[in-house]
Amino acid sequence: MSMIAAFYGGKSILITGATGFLGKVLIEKLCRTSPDLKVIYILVRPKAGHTLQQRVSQIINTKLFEKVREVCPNLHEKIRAISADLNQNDFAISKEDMQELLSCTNIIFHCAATVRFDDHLRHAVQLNVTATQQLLFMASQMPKLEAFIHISTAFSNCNLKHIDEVIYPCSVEPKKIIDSMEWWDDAIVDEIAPKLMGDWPNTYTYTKALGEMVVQQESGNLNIAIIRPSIVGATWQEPFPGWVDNLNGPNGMIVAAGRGFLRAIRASPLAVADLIPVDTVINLTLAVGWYTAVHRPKSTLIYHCTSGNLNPCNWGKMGCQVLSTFEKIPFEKAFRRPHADFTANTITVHYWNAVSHRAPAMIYDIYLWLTGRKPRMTKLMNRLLRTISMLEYFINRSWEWSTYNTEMLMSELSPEDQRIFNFDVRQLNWLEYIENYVLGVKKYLLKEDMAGIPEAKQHLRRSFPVYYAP
Ligand SMILES: CCCCCCCCCCCCCCCCCCCCCCCCCCCC(=O)SCCNC(=O)CCNC(=O)[C@H](O)C(C)(C)COP(=O)(O)OP(=O)(O)OC[C@H]1O[C@@H](n2cnc3c(N)ncnc32)[C@H](O)[C@@H]1OP(=O)(O)O
Ligand SMILES: NC(=O)C1=CN([C@@H]2O[C@H](COP(=O)(O)OP(=O)(O)OC[C@H]3O[C@@H](n4cnc5c(N)ncnc54)[C@H](OP(=O)(O)O)[C@@H]3O)[C@@H](O)[C@H]2O)C=CC1
Repeated sequence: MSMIAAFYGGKSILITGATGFLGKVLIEKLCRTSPDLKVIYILVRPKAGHTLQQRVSQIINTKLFEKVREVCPNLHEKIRAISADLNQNDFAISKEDMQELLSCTNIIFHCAATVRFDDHLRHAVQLNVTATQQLLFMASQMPKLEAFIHISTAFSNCNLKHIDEVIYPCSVEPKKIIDSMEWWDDAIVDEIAPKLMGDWPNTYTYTKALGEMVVQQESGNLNIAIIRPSIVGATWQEPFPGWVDNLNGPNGMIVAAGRGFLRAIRASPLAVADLIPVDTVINLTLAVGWYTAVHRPKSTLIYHCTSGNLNPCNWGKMGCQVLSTFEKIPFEKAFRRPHADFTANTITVHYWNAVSHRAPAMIYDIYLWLTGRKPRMTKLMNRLLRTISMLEYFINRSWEWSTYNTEMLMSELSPEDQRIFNFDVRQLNWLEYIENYVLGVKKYLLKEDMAGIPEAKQHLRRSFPVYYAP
């Protein structure tokens, strides 16, 4: 009998960010392994043209939930969507809903965040810091609460090279920043942002660091744990390999390389590519929820969910495997033959951007214009280059994350829990994982049919003149 699965039985669980990448995998695994849980409250912000129920249905009627629909036929009844906007006071939750959440919640998983690197500091502070503070305040009023699990990122301290499972302070207190945001106008925020952020590369990582400080400062008597995943990728094993549904992180790069847009990138082939599958993150999260509630550690424990120190792989090896997978399973409508090189210095990057990225896009746009169609490639290319410029920081450096707490937790699990809630990345075969990842991008993100592979291969052969172009 799985102790973790049994623990969640009969529980009322509150999840923020449930409609996001991690949130969906979390709900799926919870309902599949603990179908007797009482209810999952999900805080969902209303979206124009969609009722809350429609948003829930859109999620649970997907392929990701295929298995769980069998195990838990009354899935709809288990998930209770609560209208909430984490940018508003009291999250704009109705009085009745708030009362129910406060009196019933046993476990909180706080996943919601803005993960955009370039978000305005005011918005990033609001969601990643102030909303975390408000949620902790709510949690402090929940008599039945057993554990509060906060999802942060391994890059919250990316200004350091070696990172331990501790909270590092930021130079300015988060409370001061929260207060200041109320009276600073946007012009002042823009001016002061670089000074506040210091050596953090973007507002995302900086505000996630502030969020951790808030968790530490407002923890009171709560049982809290923080999980820090690195770069979260497609599923490794569960519910099936390769599932992914957004363009964040490596996903957009795989699409851009597979369609032949991305031809060169400033990246260090030997830098550690600290990727972690999303199902591994969720397995650790559920194990941490159980451990925090049952063992009630005296202080807030931080768990690194990273791969680099247990099973390292570098960007060079991953890039090669991505490219060789394209040979077997090409993407449809490729602009050019997939091929990408790593370049090391800024001058060669400018050269390749001009020759390999901008020039072909302009030529293609002229061709579109001459044939009476709307030019679009230059715009797309500029967007891609902007995205790459934001990712470059993370693919030209290596970090070392210690994983004492994560390894300790692994040793606390029964053999059955180690199997059902497996977060041991030493067992991961990178080449197999990357192949499934690329296949998953094709199937689940681009929604391409596998039956179209011969046609995709022929398309590449037909575009022979641009096959070997730079
Ligand atoms: C398996 C790995 C190997 C990968 C290799 C692939 C290539 C093989 C070739 C070999 C050579 C290369 C090898 C190395 C390259 C590897 C790259 C991997 C990089 C990984 C770095 C990750 C860093 C992680 C750090 C921390 C992790 C976290 O904690 S959080 C998660 C990370 N967060 C993000 O990733 C968010 C990043 N996104 C943003 O910040 C913004 O979206 C943006 C600034 C990039 C763009 O903002 P903008 O306002 O311009 O656009 P937006 O409104 O967001 O979208 C407009 C339209 O554009 C589409 N879009 C968005 N992003 C992408 C994208 N990446 N690619 C393509 N298209 C994108 C979006 O859908 C919108 O479309 P429409 O709706 O149709 O308008
Ligand atoms: N993906 C990754 O590579 C990594 C992620 N993480 C962390 O994991 C967590 C989850 O990330 P991920 O799933 O990728 O992110 P997503 O962007 O996929 O999901 C973000 C979630 O937050 C919700 N949200 C955003 N703004 C609000 C708001 N104002 N009110 C209510 N809900 C809101 C979104 O809702 P909506 O659907 O309405 O937009 C969505 O459900 C984050 O804390 C992130 O920092 C850490 C390391 C890596």
